[in-house]
Amino acid sequence: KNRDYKWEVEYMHWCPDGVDGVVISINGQFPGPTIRAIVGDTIFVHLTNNLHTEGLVIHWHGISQIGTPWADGTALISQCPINPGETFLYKFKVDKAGTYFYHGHYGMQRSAGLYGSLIVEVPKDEKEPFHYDEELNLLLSDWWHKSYHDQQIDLSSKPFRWIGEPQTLLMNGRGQFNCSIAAQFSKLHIPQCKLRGDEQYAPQIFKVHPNKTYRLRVASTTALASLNLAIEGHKMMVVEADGNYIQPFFVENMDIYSGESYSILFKTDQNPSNNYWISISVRGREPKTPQGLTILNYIPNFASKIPNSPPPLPPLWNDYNYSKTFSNKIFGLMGLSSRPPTRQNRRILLLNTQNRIEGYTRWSINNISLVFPTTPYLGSIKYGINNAFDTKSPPNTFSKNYNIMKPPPNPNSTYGNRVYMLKFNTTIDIILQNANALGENVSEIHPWHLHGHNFWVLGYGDGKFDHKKDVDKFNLKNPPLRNSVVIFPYGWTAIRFVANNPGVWAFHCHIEPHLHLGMGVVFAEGVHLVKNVPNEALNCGLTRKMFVKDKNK
Ligand SMILES: O=C1O[C@H]([C@@H](O)CO)C(O)=C1O
Repeated sequence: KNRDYKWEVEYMHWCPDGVDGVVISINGQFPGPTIRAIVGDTIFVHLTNNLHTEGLVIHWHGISQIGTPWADGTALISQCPINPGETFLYKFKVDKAGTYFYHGHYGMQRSAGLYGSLIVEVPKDEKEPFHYDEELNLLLSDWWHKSYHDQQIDLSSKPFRWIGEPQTLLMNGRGQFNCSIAAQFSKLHIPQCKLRGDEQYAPQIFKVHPNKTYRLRVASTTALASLNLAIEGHKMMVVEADGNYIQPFFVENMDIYSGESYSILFKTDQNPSNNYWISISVRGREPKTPQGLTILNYIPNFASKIPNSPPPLPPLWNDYNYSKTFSNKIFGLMGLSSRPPTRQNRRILLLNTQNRIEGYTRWSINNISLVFPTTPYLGSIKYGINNAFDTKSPPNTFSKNYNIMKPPPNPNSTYGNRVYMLKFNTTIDIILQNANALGENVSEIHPWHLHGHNFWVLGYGDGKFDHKKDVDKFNLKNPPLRNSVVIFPYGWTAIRFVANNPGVWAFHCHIEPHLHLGMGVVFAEGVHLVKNVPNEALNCGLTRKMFVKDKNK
């Protein structure tokens, strides 16, 4: 089935947390409209840019874009930014059931609220490996009172100004800054929210019937925050990660990093005369942002009935062992999940460091801080335009002697836009190596996201990756397939994927300011096999000139 959408993107006054602000809206909505489709459908989004003075793209996070790499929505990788006033047609097939989302992928427009949910259902006659009665959807994000333009300027300034922690955590675009819906339980002097329910910042109440099984789809499109999600008094069974079935397991609460999505099942088996909290709390960074809250409302109780107990207490923000325990519980579903090839053809080690370039603060991978060229790679590689970017190979690894426990001894780095050219259909291992940032004793969480592929998570480890010992510990039996994975402070994460999707694909930290500061790399594979790239996707930089010349011939 074809699903056709007409989307107009524009700035809009909105009040996501009780403080007046401005969001990037789609068809007057924030978050943008939810796309619901069935496996095999083709999605057509006619996207009109009404931002007047800036470009725009939308990335369909988790969709592989097989045969349509030009529709991946990554500015200057897969396409030119869509100019103000112009309409671009995204056309792609959704080939895998799951919980996904979409978001801006140009500058920091995601931080401005350019996002929404994308849900792909199994065909009616197909069964999923679990049962549920009804479904709920929860899109998580974080919100700043400073405009995203100001944030970009802060990050790109000399001296660097960090954007700091978000003011508010949002659930389906709603949060509360100046009041709390749980004030009576709080020791802070924050007033109880007086809400009618129709305010833009009133929490979206999750209405449930007693004694049923619910599937909660949850995705995080935060610009920065790692989160811990809990449903007071309800055990959660985790069954899906990034659109892939996993071996079900039970938890009291779960971590979710930016770029990840999950499905969890829970039973409404608690005392039906009460309502319960649904909470999200910051993990991995010293929280300066209040917990995000809404109500699980057992019908027929009033939605305004405050739960009997305080909101769930999250694990300590820096209890990384707690987070690792959760990540290490995720396995592919035996029998249903694919297994990785047993051998890799190429192993790439990527060291992330915080650096300085001429006084600017940046992030680098193997000492190169990513900046995008002015011609999208997809066009310059397909048409062999060699002066569009630095065609030297980026480094396959980093110095053996690098001490990941200390700030970089020589913090100077360089800008670069090189591409890892992957041989088509080969198996690639990536070892993501975390390290100390510029400050002493600082190493942060970085959730990495790969475009165009799912990868198997072969393992996590502490300290520096050791070829001799750590390779033997890789899980090749039942590793989970994912499109996003976290690296823990001072640790490494190993993934494996097959470079079998012709196109050019970003692989980057999903913390938006970190990508903005250079924390990413670009992969290209089988680009000569890419067909039917619409001219509009490449109507900028050196490819624009090429099309103009063609027309004159
Ligand atoms: O990129 C970052 O910069 C700051 C800090 O390292 C420097 O102020 C921070 O917490 C980040 O995640």
